[in-house]
Amino acid sequence: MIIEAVNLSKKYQNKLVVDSVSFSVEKGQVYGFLGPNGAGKSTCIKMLMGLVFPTSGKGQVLGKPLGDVSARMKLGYLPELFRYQEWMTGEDLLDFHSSLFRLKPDRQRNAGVLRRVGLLGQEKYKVGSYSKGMQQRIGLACALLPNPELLFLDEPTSALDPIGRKEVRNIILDLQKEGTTVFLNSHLLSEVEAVSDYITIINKGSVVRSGAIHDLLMKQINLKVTCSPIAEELFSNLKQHFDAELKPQGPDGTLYFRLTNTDSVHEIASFLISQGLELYELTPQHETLESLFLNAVGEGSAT
Ligand SMILES: Nc1ncnc2c1ncn2[C@@H]1O[C@H](COP(=O)(O)OP(=O)(O)OP(=O)(O)O)[C@@H](O)[C@H]1O
Repeated sequence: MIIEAVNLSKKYQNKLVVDSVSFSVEKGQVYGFLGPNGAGKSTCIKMLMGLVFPTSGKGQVLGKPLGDVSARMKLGYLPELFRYQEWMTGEDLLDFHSSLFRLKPDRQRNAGVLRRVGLLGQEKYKVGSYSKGMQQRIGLACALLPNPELLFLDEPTSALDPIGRKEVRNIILDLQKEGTTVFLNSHLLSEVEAVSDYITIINKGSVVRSGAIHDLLMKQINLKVTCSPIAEELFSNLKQHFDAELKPQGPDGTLYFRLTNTDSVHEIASFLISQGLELYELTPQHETLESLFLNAVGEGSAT
């Protein structure tokens, strides 16, 4: 087990901002950690990194208790609010971060991480002259210096354009192939969906969904049906008969069933036809991470 969080809680000035959060991450996973603004994600990451102490609960990272220095030497961390020393060149910054990992400056190592993040050749320039996207890339390069077993990425693509985002996605997938475990906190759900194997969603400090992303998305099916107009009485019969969440039929004849499996799809089709309706379309759609997320946290619940 690479990360184990057991009932982690954190209070700031008597305000409970993380409430008994538990989850575990296995080696080689890309683990998505999601939640609306203020949900407590960064606080959880900081507790796992040993940067803040939990008020209660415990955890392990790389087999060591939270905050253990030997485990921290094998962690890479790209913080959400990165601000690097503007007067240093890219190379100076890498050397400085190497020294924080108790590593000697090494041009070859630097070249390796610079190449990986697409900054090779830019290391002689001052960080202050870098664009925001380049600063985020050099931050990622710093996080990669110790060849980490576990990489924490807190909003790694917030400053990047779509091409940069795709590049970071590929970096994450390459690292995974090399056996690195990646803990990814991002608001970009399509990005998380594209790279993560497992996710945990937290809301208001508590876990609201957790599991293999594939299983979570397969649990819920939205069935899109387009048919001739349905009378009110038949609509309520449908709801009762199939015990499904059902949105009112739209003016274009569409209605959506939320089902927990596809077993009842053909029954719905037969039922509608038996009621004399004309059926134009019947399409089961698996949930997207965005709809799963919005259902889990309730739209508009961000603080
Ligand atoms: N040092 C602190 N002192 C007091 N309150 C804090 C501190 N750090 C975080 N908080 C509060 O804890 C709550 C959770 O914050 P946190 O930064 O962990 O959320 P988050 O999920 O990472 O949010 P975002 O997505 O906006 O970055 C917020 O209400 C925040 O104001």
